[in-house]
Amino acid sequence: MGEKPKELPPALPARPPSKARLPSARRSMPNNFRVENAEGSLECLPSLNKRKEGDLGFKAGHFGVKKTENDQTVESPYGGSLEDCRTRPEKIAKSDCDDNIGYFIKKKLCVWCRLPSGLWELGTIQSTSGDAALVSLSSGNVIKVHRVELLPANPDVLEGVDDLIQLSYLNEPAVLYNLQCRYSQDMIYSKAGPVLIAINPFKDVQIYGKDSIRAYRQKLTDKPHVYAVADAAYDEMMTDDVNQSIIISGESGAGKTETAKVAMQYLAALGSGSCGTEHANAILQTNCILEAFGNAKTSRNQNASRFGKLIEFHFSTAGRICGAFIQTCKLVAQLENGERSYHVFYQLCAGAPSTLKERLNLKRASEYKYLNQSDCLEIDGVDDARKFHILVEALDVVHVCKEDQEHMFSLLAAVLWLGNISFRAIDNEKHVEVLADEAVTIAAMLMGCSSQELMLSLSTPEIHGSKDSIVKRLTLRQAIDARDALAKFIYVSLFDWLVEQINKSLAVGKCRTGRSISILDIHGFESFQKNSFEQMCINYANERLQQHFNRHLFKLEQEECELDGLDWTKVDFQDNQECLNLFEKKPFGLLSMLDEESNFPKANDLTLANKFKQHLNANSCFKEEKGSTFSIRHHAGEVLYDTSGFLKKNRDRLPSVFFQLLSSCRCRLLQLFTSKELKQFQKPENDSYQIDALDPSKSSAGIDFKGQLFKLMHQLESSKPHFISCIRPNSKQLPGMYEVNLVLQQLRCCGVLEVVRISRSGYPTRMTHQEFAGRYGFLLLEDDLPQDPLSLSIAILKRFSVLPEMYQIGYTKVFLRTGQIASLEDKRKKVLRGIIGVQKYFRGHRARCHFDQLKEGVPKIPSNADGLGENTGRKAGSCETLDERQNLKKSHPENGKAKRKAGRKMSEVKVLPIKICHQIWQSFKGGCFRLRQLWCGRRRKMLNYRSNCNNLKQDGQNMNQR
Ligand SMILES: Nc1ncnc2c1ncn2[C@@H]1O[C@H](COP(=O)(O)OP(=O)(O)OP(=O)(O)O)[C@@H](O)[C@H]1O
Repeated sequence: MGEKPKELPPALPARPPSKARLPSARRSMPNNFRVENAEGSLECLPSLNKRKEGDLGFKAGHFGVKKTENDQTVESPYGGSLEDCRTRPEKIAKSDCDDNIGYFIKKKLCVWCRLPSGLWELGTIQSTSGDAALVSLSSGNVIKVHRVELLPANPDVLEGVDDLIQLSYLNEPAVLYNLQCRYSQDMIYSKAGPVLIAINPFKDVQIYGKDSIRAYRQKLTDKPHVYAVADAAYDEMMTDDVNQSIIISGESGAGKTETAKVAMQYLAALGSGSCGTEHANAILQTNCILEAFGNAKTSRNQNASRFGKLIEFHFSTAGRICGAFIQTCKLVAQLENGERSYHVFYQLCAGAPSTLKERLNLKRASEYKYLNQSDCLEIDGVDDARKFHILVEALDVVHVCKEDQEHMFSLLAAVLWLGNISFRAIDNEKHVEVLADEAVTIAAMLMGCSSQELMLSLSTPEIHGSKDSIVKRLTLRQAIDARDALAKFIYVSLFDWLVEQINKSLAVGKCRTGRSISILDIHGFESFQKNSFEQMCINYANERLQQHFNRHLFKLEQEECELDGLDWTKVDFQDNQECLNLFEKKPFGLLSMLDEESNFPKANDLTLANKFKQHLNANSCFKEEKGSTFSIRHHAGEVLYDTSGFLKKNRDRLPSVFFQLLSSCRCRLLQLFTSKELKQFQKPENDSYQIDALDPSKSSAGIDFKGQLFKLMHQLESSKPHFISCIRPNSKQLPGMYEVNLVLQQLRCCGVLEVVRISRSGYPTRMTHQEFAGRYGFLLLEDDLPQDPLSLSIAILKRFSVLPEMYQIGYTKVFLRTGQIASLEDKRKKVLRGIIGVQKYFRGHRARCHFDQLKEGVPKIPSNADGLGENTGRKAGSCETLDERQNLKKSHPENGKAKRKAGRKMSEVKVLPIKICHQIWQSFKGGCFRLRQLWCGRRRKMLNYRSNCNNLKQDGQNMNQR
């Protein structure tokens, strides 16, 4: 029962229930502001949805091909916005579009031609005959192709544009070429409307660092960059008070982790200052700790993340970092699968000081079975020993004390020694016992137990029946599995504990404002020759992330337009819901069935595969394969999985005998891990930790993974997302290499073309009529302004001559095209500046007058502040208030002078009420200060007048207290 919410996907943000929500404001619209005007004028908008088929020469982006519904907006050079019109080359004026191919031939314009190899090459059309065209390619060859193989190329002036939105012809080769062109010049970042595309350079590019950060912060550049994304998130958080998230997606090796680090670097620089600097530094240091423990080398990436993470940066009201929180998504096993294991093992073996090595009985990495199974012990260009020192420094920064560090390293060494424990057959049934060698002795010593206890636990686990415990020997396979399960439990618990320590050290504390920016970096999509349970989990997480991307950039965007009654044509996109159903459906989804089989004693990996095949064939994303294999058609490509090991990995249960062993160990951390694990699974009414008492559904790796993933997604749902799509340009991890097909496949996966299409025809800025009228309404000077927000919004748009094709009025919101809000903001700023200027002069004038009055009214300033309170109240009857004196001065100026003179006597001051004395004293002191400034000619400092006065006021109060 309690599990139920866990099974639900993240909730959709609240949406209005129906379309029929015409606000009353619309009815009460004044005569002079016609909605029809705004909407009607959209008729003349070169809007994609309104354009009749054939209006444009390029149909579906090809010459002379019937446009499909999906492609209605596809390859049009006319995005519908004026900006597009501005960048639209002269050659594609509407009159020329009637016979495009003829036009392209006549003007000798370039086209993209798809070669039989599937690659695209530039060329010019020489002639046509029927559906065939003769094309002269840039390579010098002339080939005959079908018209459908031709796509219009963009003019040179659009080569390498920053934002794909600016392309006149939006088609795959145009996008690919544009990105390639930029990539070859080390411009690794480009924009696809609201999405930043980051192509992994696989080398150092000189676009980071303090100067660059300053340039983006001061808005001196608007080139696409991660800094620009982080800057926008920061600004939006500060101005709108809405939490933000930066969501980084891409395949394994595409550069997500590096991109996340760049974004973190920017936020850290922005949020530094006062105590923020310490926090910022500590947050940055967490990268090397988490990478050491959570990353490993795979064939795709030398530094592949084996876990997902969401880092929340918390900010104070002043915009300083006041803490952070890291959430992780399950670490995938990398101990016994033959790949290079987690970096930290190699770093420890290479970099531990000799005394530590001695204490841990450490040997070289090559001597440990968990490390020497793969061919790779070292990574080119990576100095593990140096990394170890950096790791220790980072642990110090996040306040992991030396004692805990020693415990951590002991447990890491224990894991390595556990892997070296071997077994000997003792009977014909291949039952085994543990070989009593140095591995078991040292492992036991590091864990803080006796080797006898460890040996016993490793070969004779108890199986708890309903009444009696049966003791039996394990077979070799079972013993190895038990040993690996123990090692994995220790490592995973250590990782979780470390994240906990980091979170404690970065804790936000009391200054929590609720303002945060989260950065999501999860393990990227993986497809190897052999894919197992880990890959399935990772790829499932990527499907979920893709769904989030789709929801925000396609579904919600379009849904909002529809609900608000906008004139809108849907852009189709590749929805991955079917694939998610394949994983999440109950009872016949991959995860549910996997769980069911895991709880069935007689099930094995083959029966699992058969079960999948029996129930999932109807899902179009599932493909049946031979034996224990099956394929899934992921959004990022088809992956072949082998169910071998699925059940064992999913069960993820530590045999009960190990709980007994671990809780009796002297190592404090091991006791802690065990008690936590027991607490998690214990039923409240049951004090024992017998395996029967464990809720099996809670202890499955698949369900845990799903739960953690949903938690992350829920968190993301409550923030404004900023997307970064990372692209892996080649499979060799080399700089300067751009594999067109690989890039194209990734661009397709992340729906870049569709995002650009939506952005071109869309209205990225949306504000409710209330917000819009509230923000810009004061710019209108007219007396008879409409009162309702909708009419006021229209009045504003009209007053500032926003072209009708640049906005749409919805039932509840104003929708504006790119660039429109900036010009309105500009006007708002100018007017505000003017208002502030007037206020400044007025306030200055008033302060001067006040000061003059006070100056004239103060008879004498005591040289000794103590004198102020002296004898207060004496001669109270003769006391004159300040006002009285001022009035007197006004009516009899000469009298005032006389008073002033007289006032120089100390006795007169004393009779003033103490409050007024202070007021005068403060003002006079402030005034003197100001006069001195004037005399010195330092006019600029005058602007600090108010703050100085405050300081003086404080001085006055202090004096009073004294
Ligand atoms: N901006 C960059 N500048 C220089 N090198 C980069 C950049 N981005 C990525 N790289 C290189 O690419 C490698 C892989 O990047 P990264 O580890 O960030 O990929 P990933 O997408 O996080 O992969 P995974 O999903 O497997 O963790 C890095 O180790 C680094 O060498």
